[in-house]
Amino acid sequence: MELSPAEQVKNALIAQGLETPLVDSDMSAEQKYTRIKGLMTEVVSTLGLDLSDDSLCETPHRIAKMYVNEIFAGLDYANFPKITQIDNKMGVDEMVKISDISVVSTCEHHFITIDGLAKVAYIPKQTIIGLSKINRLVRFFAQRPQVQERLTKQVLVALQTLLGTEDVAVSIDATHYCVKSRGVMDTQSQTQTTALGGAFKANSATRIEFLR
Ligand SMILES: Nc1nc2c(ncn2[C@@H]2O[C@H](COP(=O)(O)OP(=O)(O)OP(=O)(O)O)[C@@H](O)[C@H]2O)c(=O)[nH]1
Ligand SMILES: [Zn+2]
Repeated sequence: MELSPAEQVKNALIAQGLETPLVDSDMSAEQKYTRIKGLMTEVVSTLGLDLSDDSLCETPHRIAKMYVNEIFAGLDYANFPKITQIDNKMGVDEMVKISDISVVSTCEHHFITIDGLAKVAYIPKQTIIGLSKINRLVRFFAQRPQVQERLTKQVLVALQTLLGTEDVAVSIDATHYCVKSRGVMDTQSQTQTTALGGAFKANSATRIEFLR
């Protein structure tokens, strides 16, 4: 039986040591929500906040819903986007580049926001991918606890796997709120990470055209 796109991507990430460290769980999304809601009730009340206050009483529910269905939804391959591709009948053989893709992720060390922009390019082979699917793929992997380097490489390998070509490049520029709002409290610094494959790695003119 042919593997689904999500299964193909997952296997490729595992094979390259790039999958997010996960332990097997047989809990449903509903069970995870219920458990996290209970645990967040403990966290909020341990901080000394009054859970009978009308503004705070729903906070454990909101956080559990946000973790399971929103900011960490990308931990569940059931939420992998539907990927539409069409035959490259028009013989596109030059770079397709998408810039300024919003990246809102969560730092896995502190569970605090990473906010940035991604640039993705590929040189088509047999197929062309629907443009919005690139944004959706970035979002899927951003909706996990992340380090920016892994996020960048996961998007690269996912696209290489789906497009059947090594010729993919991904670059992310982001602000880490764990650096900005706490810890070293640097409000200005940005982090750029780049992952290059195929012609983008081997050919300096292609790399420069992408990074420009
Ligand atoms: N390489 C990398 N590091 C990250 C990323 N996000 C956060 N970090 C860093 O992860 C490190 C964790 O360091 P620790 O010393 O364990 O944590 P900490 O005591 O909270 O460190 P400070 O942030 O320096 O206060 C920090 O230097 C963070 O800036 C990321 O995406 N990539
Ligand atoms: Zn952090």
